Amino acid sequence: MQRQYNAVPLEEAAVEAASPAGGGLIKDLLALSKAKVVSLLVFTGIVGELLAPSVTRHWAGALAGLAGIALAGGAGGVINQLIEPGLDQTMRRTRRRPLANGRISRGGGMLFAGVLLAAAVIVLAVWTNPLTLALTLGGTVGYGIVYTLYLKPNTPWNIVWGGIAGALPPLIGWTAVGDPIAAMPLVLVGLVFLWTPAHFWPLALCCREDYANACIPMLPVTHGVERTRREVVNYAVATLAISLAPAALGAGPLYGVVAAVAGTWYLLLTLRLKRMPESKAMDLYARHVFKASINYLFILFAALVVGHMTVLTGWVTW
Ligand code: HEM
Ligand SMILES: CC(C)=CCC/C(C)=C/CC/C(C)=C/COP(=O)(O)OP(=O)(O)O
Repeated sequence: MQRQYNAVPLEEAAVEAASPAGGGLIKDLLALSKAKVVSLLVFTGIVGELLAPSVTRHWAGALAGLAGIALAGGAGGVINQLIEPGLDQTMRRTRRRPLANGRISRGGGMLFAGVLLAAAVIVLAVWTNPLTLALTLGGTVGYGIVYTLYLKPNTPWNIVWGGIAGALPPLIGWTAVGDPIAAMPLVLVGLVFLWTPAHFWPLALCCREDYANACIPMLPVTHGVERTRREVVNYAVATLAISLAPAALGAGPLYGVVAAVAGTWYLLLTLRLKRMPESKAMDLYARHVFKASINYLFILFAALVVGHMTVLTGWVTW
């Protein structure tokens, strides 16, 4: 039976999925540092580490790498909200964020960003290596400054180039344990890079009115709903294609099967989104696809670890 997506008014759904309505400093600090997003970034970093040959010899580097991703990723989230409180105030999805509605002051936000970033630099400088430190700071600057300040307000392809920052954690994890850059972590960076537009544009579709009102040139605003849905399908195909590559690089056949099935599932969701008539039901379905994209990436990265273990233990061979 097909699920219905027109049960909840769009405005309600948009606000419901936005930042928490308050409820304590800890909750506000988590919202300010985009902790839920950062948790998946850290997970992709963990997988980068577990696939790296040297992980068992460098536990300190491994832990420091993860702490660095969490702290520097969180700092990126705070910097992003420090730069655009006005935009956050205008969008239904973001207007209840702590900086946007004044629950946390600008000074408090700056202090928090500074503490997170300083802690990241110290932890990475002491327990990892200069390459890992540079990649991680590149992530913070790429997202917090380059994406937020330059790409987001100026080009509908903001998310494509901004996505490089969010794609770095698997490589950061790999280098944090002391391994030199290799094909596997680069393919994982490519995987998250290609997944990112297929992840974000469905959400941009259902928030397109807000983006238009705020004069942010997101793809659905500048190129319309049709073109955006086509691009989501294109990027879902590209993600499916690149997601198969790790199977040949050490993640094994079990991973390959999971990647093929999960990629086909996500592609089918995007194809259904593409075929739907423009309506509130389409907007709600787009939000469903956005949420599914997060499960899709989680499944891929979890399968990478399981598949890799089956290869290492000789449980599954080609
Ligand atoms: C420049 C690249 C990216 C953009 C523009 C983007 C955009 C977004 C947006 C707008 C949201 C909704 C946030 C909210 O309502 O508070 C979101 C949520 C999320 N994103 Fe992304 N994203 C990007 C990259 C990533 C990456 C690389 C990951 C993880 C590897 C990720 C994981 C998540 C998760 C887990 C959520 C759900 C958060 C929640 O449940 O509140 N995103 N993303
Ligand atoms: C150190 C390191 C690896 C940093 C990673 C960078 C990072 C936190 C990437 C996540 C990107 C993200 C949450 C984008 C939200 O877009 P948006 O800011 O346009 O969304 P909004 O409208 O919800 O604010």
